[in-house]
Amino acid sequence: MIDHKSTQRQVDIKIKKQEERWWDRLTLQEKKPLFLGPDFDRWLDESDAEMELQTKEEKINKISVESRIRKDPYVGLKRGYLFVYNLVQFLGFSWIFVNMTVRLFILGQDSFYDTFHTMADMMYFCQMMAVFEVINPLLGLVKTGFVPAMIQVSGRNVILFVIFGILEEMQNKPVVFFVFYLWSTIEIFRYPFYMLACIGTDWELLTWLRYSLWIPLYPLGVIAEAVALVQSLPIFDETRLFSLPLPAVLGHSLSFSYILQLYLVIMFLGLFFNFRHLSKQRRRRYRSRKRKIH
Ligand SMILES: CCCCCCCCCCCCC[C@@H](O)CC(=O)SCCNC(=O)CCNC(=O)[C@H](O)C(C)(C)COP(=O)(O)OP(=O)(O)OC[C@H]1O[C@@H](n2cnc3c(N)ncnc32)[C@H](O)[C@@H]1OP(=O)(O)O
Repeated sequence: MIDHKSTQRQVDIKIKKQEERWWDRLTLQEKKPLFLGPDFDRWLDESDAEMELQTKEEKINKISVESRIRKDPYVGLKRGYLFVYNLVQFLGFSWIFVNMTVRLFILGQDSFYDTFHTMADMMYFCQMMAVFEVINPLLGLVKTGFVPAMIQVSGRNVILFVIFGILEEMQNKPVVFFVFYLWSTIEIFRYPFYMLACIGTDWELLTWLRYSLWIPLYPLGVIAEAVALVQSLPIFDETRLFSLPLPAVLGHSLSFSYILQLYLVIMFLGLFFNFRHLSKQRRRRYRSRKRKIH
């Protein structure tokens, strides 16, 4: 016995173990006397100890990450830049989404046919800005992989600038509506999620939407883009726009539509690659959250 204290209700006895190991019971005999009981406020078993160890490890990791972050003198500037970038993109895509939704309610199906003329300028702006999504990981500003970002940005820009932007015949087709609507639906959740990440916070519902909405939206988006591409093929065949000159023995020229058909295959490979990337991000996010909750 190393210490004891008597109160009106009980006698508290502190004893020190000779050897540091887990005890199966308090007394030598199996049945413990009724008057004897452990202090459950101080009770620890193997799983509690493991948790304590884990919490300590997490604290140490946090401190080391924080000290590394503190060493970077530009961290505030970087966060500020990312916050503004995400805010601008959020406002741009929200403008597109809200406008398209309102027009759909007012004009019904008629709104499908002039989506391009009403939304293109803002979409051009947002998608040109999206080039920073490729630059940011290159500069080490965000943890996004360069390849997934490149696939995403260039995939969309081919559709926007080449198929819709250059071919006037495509601009009043309903497919533009579906492509723009699917793109903007994900972005009105993704950018606010990043904005919150910049200020070190997150909302559970927003995080869930960011890491779940892509599951139906990504394949639908690629299907809509593929439809646009297929619809553009006869236009390229007819106009011979961007066709590649060939030697006389091989014919006059190779229609750009053949290149687009090859691109169609690449598009589905891109879908597969990014789908896998986003699944990994989702698993990583929810695995690390579960660990935090335990
Ligand atoms: C001419 C040659 C062309 C060759 C290419 C051809 C390929 C063609 C393929 C075309 C397929 C594209 C189809 C597509 O256009 C269809 C659609 O978009 S449909 C609509 C649905 N779409 C989506 O859901 C995709 C949305 N996009 C994305 O999610 C991203 O762009 C993507 C790069 C795909 C993945 O994102 P990311 O890797 O960034 O995941 P995380 O969100 O988990 O971010 C990782 C961590 O980095 C932090 N981060 C990232 N960006 C920011 C930022 N801007 N500000 C602040 N922080 C940022 C983020 O918080 C994460 O940090 P932590 O891990 O600490 O949480």
